[in-house]
Formats: sequence, C-alpha cells, structure tokens
Amino acid sequence: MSAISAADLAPTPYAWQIRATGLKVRAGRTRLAVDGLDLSLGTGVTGLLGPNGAGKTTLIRALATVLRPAGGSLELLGRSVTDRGEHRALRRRIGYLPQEFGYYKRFTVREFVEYMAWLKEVPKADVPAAVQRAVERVGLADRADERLKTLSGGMVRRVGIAQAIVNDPAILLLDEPTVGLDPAQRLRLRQLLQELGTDTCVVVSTHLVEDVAAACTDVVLFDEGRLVFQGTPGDLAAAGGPEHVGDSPLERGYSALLQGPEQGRGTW
Ligand SMILES: Nc1ncnc2c1ncn2[C@@H]1O[C@H](COP(=O)(O)OP(=O)(O)OP(=O)(O)O)[C@@H](O)[C@H]1O
Repeated sequence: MSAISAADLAPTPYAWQIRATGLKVRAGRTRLAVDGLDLSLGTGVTGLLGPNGAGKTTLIRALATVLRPAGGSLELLGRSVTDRGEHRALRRRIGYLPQEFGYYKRFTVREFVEYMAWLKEVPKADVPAAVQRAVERVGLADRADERLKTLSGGMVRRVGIAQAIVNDPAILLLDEPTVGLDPAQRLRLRQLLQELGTDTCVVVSTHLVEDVAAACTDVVLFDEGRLVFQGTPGDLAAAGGPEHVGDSPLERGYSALLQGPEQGRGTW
C-alpha cells in the first residue's frame, strides 16, 4: 500500500483542470484556428470531434503549452499559461501525444520512454518503475528492449501513448491516438482511456465517432475554431434524427449539429 501524503489529502485548488475563456490561438502567422473558445474540462475523457481543419490540433497544441494563446485566457491546473514561468512546472504534469510525434529510431522502446520521463523531470529513482508501468499499459512489455525502427506503425503509436502517460499526468492530451491501430488495439486503447479517465483529465481528438461512444464521458464538437456543442455522448446522439447523414445515432447527431439535414451527403 502506498503512503498518503499531505498533498494527496489537500483539496484541489482549482475547479477545472482546463479552463479556457475567449481563447484565441493562431496556426501559422495569421490564421486564428481557435477563435474565442469558452471551455471547462475536468476529470474524465473528453472526445474532441470536428471536421478536417476545425482547429482540433491547434487547440491541443495550446493545451500542451506548445502554442501561446493569441488572446483570451487559458488556465491549466489552476495556473495561467500566459505566464511563461509556469510552463516548466505545468509540463511535468501534462502528457501529450502529438499527431505526428518525433522519435529516435535507434532508441529502444524503454530508452525512448525513459528519455521522455527524464524530460518530464520524473524523479530519477522512480523512472525505471514508471517506464515499466507505462510500457505494460500499452501492451509492449515484451518489445521493450527492441529498437523503434523495428516496430510497426501501430506499435510506434503505442510507444507514443506510453511516453505520454509515463509521468502520471493530471492532464493527458492525445491527438488522434487510434490512427494506425488495428481493431483489437483500438479496443484496448479505449479501455485504457476509460481507466485513465477515472482520475485524469483526458482530451482525445479523433475522427472516429465510435471512439467517442466507447471511451468518452464528454464530447466537444468543434468547427471553424469555435465550440459547436459540449455534452455527453448521449446528448450528441439525441441531437440527430433519421433525416441526418450517418450510420449510427452519434454520427447523425454529429451531422445534425454541423450541417443540418441532407447537407454533406455524398460530398467532401
Ligand atoms: N502552420 C500553419 N499555417 C497556416 N495555417 C495553418 C497552419 N496549421 C494549420 N493551419 C490551418 O489552421 C486550421 C486548423 O488546423 P488544425 O490542424 O488545427 O485542424 P484539425 O481540426 O486538427 O484538422 P484535421 O482533422 O485535419 O487534423 C486549418 O484551416 C489549417 O489549414
């Protein structure tokens, strides 16, 4: 049994892990890809849905403190990210899987995840156990000492998830984590997301509405840099009707909120 510290018992000094108010974020020099977002997220798994170019990646990059807000305010774990001095402390408590994540092909799985634990300032004595736990959670314990260049694309994606969770983050940001995973691995990842969501604020961007149905407690629908909808998967499903495009209630809800009836049928 692990010891309980005073910090564990202390009340959380913030109401929401993520709190954006009128948030604006640029992608590139001029384009406002997030344009006046009000959003509060707490513990649980939030699925971030939206069409191509909606601004999902830009939002996740801002939440990961990679992009600086161009306007409005963003608080993570009760701290303002506009204050650069806070970034280092915040990054220790954030896990982030970018859409395209860079890695060193010659590293083994264990070396790479250890390296990321070091960057996240995980205490040295805790690193071996933290790495082992992260690698086991993504089902790669038996490949831990193989070089990344020998792994399949889906396995590399799982290494990406392992590095994102190695520091036991309070906020976990995953940009399209299910891309490249086979169906069995996708199911396993959804289970893992549910487990993590019991005590972590998890934000997952996805194009797969089934991911949302299977793993998410909350859905945020985003389009043209703005919030279109926030609610439960059940609320999203209830927004659609038989006249809307889609193969499932969630897809029909998605179409209804983004396009209205008929629009989008058979078009890109
Ligand atoms: N470096 C950049 N310079 C200029 N515009 C950009 C840049 N990166 C993204 N954009 C634009 O910003 C908008 C939002 O892009 P973003 O990648 O955040 O969307 P997304 O919702 O993640 O899309 P997808 O689902 O296709 O991954 C798009 O219109 C995109 O073309």
